[in-house]
Parts: sequence; structure tokens; C-alpha cells
Amino acid sequence: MSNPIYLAMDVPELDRAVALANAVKGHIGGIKLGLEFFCAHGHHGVHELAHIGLPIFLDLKLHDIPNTVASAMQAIHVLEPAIVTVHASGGRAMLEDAKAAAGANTKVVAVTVLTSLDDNDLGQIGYQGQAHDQVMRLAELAERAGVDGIVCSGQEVKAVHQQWKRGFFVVPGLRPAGSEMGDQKRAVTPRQARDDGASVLVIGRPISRADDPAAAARAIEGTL
Ligand SMILES: O=C(O)c1cc(=O)[nH]c(=O)n1[C@@H]1O[C@H](COP(=O)(O)O)[C@@H](O)[C@H]1O
Repeated sequence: MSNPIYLAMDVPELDRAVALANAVKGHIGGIKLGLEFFCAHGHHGVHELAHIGLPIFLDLKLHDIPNTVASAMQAIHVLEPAIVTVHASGGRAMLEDAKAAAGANTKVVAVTVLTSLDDNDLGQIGYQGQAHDQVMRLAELAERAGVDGIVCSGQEVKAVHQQWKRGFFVVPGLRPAGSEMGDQKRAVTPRQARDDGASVLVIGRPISRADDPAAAARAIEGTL
């Protein structure tokens, strides 16, 4: 089975990102480039990381009217990303148009409830109820809209997997036992997320901020 770990490359400098990717490439299955990286380095930066030879996950979390999101999807087509994120709360038409505009080899996954939010945070932005229920609701919307899967926390992935058997599930907010939570609120261990049905494990700081990132990635890989 291929390595499900995608390293979240939340590193502003391009040379540091390339060095980090080279250091850990034997212990990860792909590289996730997010807004921080894409805003700083654009298509050029993606090409530089793609040279390493691992699949690229472009985590752009697109969220706009359907026409704008579809146009943005077309603009990144040339980069041939393996995975792209959009926000499920953009609605069904936006999800459908994003999928229609994506390349045939690109999985479109819909972010449900960010792993940095808990029930209390959701109340503050006007959602009644629990994060778990909102994730289930948005997963159903994403499946109906025909995208490939969703992003959710490890606390929901088991239930979502039971509801959507053939879905593709990206799980961030992962913390090996004993590591710092930082801004993550619905965290589980990489092993638990894997056992509960995650297709991709997104891991950033526990690897990128470790004294020895390769050793940290190897250790996490060893727990799976
Ligand atoms: O879409 C994502 O990847 C994402 C969704 C989410 O709900 N929570 C979340 O943390 N992420 C991303 O996953 C990564 C987590 O990084 P660490 O917390 O450092 O492991 C970051 O790059 C986030 O942007």
C-alpha cells in the first residue's frame, strides 16, 4: 500500500521547502502546498517541488461563486495536481463546476469544518449544533455534487466513511501522541485516522518543525 502521508509544506522560503522535501521524501507519499506557498511562489514554486517526483496536493481551499472557482481550477490545470481543495460551504453548484473544470487526474476534495474549529467556534459563526453533524451534512452535499471526497478531522472520518463507502478522505490536524496541538482542536493520532478510513494523512508541523524532520517522518510512518 502506498504511503498516505502528505507533508504540509507550510514554509515560506522556496529553498527551505525544496530542502525539506528532499530530506523527508523517502518517508512521505506526497507534498501538500497551501495558500502560504502558492501566494509566495505560484506556478514556478509548484514546478520546483514537482521535480522531486512525489504527487502534489494543491490546498487552495477555493471558495467563491461557481464561475470564479471553475476559472481558477482551469488556471491550475497545467500544474496537474493530484488533489485540489475547495470549500464545501461554497454550495452544490460551486462543487459541481469545480469538478467539471478539474483535470481528469485531479481529485477535488471539499473542506467541511476546519480542524481548528470546535463546537464553540462554530456557534460564534452562526452554525447551530455540533461540528460532527455539520461534517456529515457537508459530506452528503459533496457526494451528491460529484466531487471525489472531503477534508474532515479524524474525529469524523469513521462515520463519514460508513456513509460514503467510495469517498476519498483527507484528514489533517494529526498529532502523534505527546506532540503539541498548536491551533488544532479536533486532533487525533495519524494511526487512528488511518484505522478509521483516512485516504490521505496531512501532517505539517510535527514533521517540518522537528529537529530532525526525516526522523520524525520515519517515526510517524512506523506507527501506521
Ligand atoms: O485542507 C487542509 O489541508 C486543512 C484543513 C483543515 O481542516 N485543517 C488543516 O489543518 N488543514 C491543513 O493541514 C495542515 C495541518 O498542518 P499541521 O497542523 O502543522 O500538521 C495545514 O497546512 C492546514 O492548512
